[in-house]
Amino acid sequence: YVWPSPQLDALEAIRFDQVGFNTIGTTLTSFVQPCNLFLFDPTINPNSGRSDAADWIRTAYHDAATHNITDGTGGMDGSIRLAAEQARAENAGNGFSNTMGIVLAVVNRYVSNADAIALGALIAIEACGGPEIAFRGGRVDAAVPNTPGVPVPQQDLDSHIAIFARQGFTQTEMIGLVACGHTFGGVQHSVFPNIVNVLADSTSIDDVAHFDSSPVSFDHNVAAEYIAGTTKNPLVVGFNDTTNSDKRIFGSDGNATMRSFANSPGHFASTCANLFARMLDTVPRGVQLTEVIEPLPVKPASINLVMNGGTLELTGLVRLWNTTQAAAPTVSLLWHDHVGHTGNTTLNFRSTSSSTSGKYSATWYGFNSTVFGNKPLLLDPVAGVTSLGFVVNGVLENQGGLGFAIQDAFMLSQTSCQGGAPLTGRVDVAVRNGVHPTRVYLEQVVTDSVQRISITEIDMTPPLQPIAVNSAYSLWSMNLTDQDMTFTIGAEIHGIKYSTTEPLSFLEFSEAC
Ligand code: HEM
Repeated sequence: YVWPSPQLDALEAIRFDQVGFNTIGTTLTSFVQPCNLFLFDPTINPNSGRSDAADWIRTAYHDAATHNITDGTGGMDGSIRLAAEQARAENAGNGFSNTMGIVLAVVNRYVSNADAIALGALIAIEACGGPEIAFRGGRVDAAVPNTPGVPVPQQDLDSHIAIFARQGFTQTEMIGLVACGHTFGGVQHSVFPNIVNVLADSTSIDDVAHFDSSPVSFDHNVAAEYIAGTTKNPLVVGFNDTTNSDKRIFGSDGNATMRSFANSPGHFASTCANLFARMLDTVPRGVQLTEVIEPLPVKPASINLVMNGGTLELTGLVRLWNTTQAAAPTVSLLWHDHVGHTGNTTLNFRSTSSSTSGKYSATWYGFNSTVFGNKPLLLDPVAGVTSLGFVVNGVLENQGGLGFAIQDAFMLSQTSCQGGAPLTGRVDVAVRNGVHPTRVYLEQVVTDSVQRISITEIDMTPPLQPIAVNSAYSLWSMNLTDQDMTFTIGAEIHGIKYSTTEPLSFLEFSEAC
């Protein structure tokens, strides 16, 4: 995709900035590393037998599993977050509320609860030895629970075949998807006492009977042990044959599929990559998912423009995918302006990040981010800035000639102030002369009673007379009284809405009103 795209940029960051620099607030990986981490164990005991990773994968399946391919209802729409859905017998256990308690952290105006659930499962799989999974975003959160329909162990084989068919999977795909899911985790005695006994196992204090001997890593052991006859999978060799659903499912084609997995870890991994991607993309009819999100080779991030009197201040970062600190490239920033000039400066290396269990690494360069103690890049407001380019080891990177577009039509002005008792504030927005936005407004994130996020736009009154901040920009202003309010600035220009990205609060304004 072409940068900037606020939604794709946000999803790409959660998907690919998994470990390291600039992942604060986006990283899910830290909750599944090490892979036996279980945040909700009161003792944070690595021998609980449970794991966040297994919970996240099961949660994604139980969200997807309500899908009905015929009428297009159900699927990955985040309905598993709703208490009424979690209370159903088919969703027994606290794994779903545990999962939501963590993955909610990445939900924002561009990332739905359902996208966060999908990302959690994907990151758990990738961080714990699994294959890379193609990721699309754009799932839409349901407001009400879906029709029930998650399979349970005591159902017979025909019922399971019919349930997976309703979800859009063939019998062979059912065998695959169950095996791919059940390479993680296991069955808890406390939730399923009719399947698992008390274990008295010091490595599984919560009495979780695991599906294979490596329950916190993605590998083909679930199949290899099943074919070798050494499996301890409680849904294969459980004491209660009625609930041995994996046995019935795995054996339903004479073990042909499971044998192919046992014989080839690579075949198992690639099959699972496809099936997991399809499971995560199981969405209600009418939901339009994005393209598969690939990492941008060169990605600006945290770009911020602020008007400081006679100077336009630019801060930001750029991430270079598939580069390492050891071979850190030389990077210059180019900026094009409204008067046909191109500025140029060398950027400083900041740090690194990685993803997919360290398979990919990236280096980050700062252009003068105030966040990291450097001075911003100071630009002439008359010239402004229209787009960026980067020269990486002598090669121009500008999205194939498009450049990285920057909007300098409006931005926060440092004349914004706070003061008085009770404390109030005033936000000043510098608007470029000649731009003539039809509206300038503050954007406030609103979360409804079922955790769906939307944006409320609070219009600013256009100034009666232009109030110049410098020769190129004039101010729009609004008084604020709510100290708790955080906002971004939006404007509608020629029918298109633009937003700033960095959230603001009047408490941060340094000028006194
Ligand atoms: C007929 C189909 C299936 C049945 C009957 C079934 C049943 C179960 C049961 C009873 C548990 C134990 C849950 C607990 O004790 O908390 C479980 C765990 C699990 N299931 Fe399934 N499952 C099925 C399909 C799937 C699929 C398709 C996936 C994912 C692709 C999946 C992923 C998981 C995971 C990761 C766990 C471990 C959870 C943990 O350890 O916290 N299952 N399953």
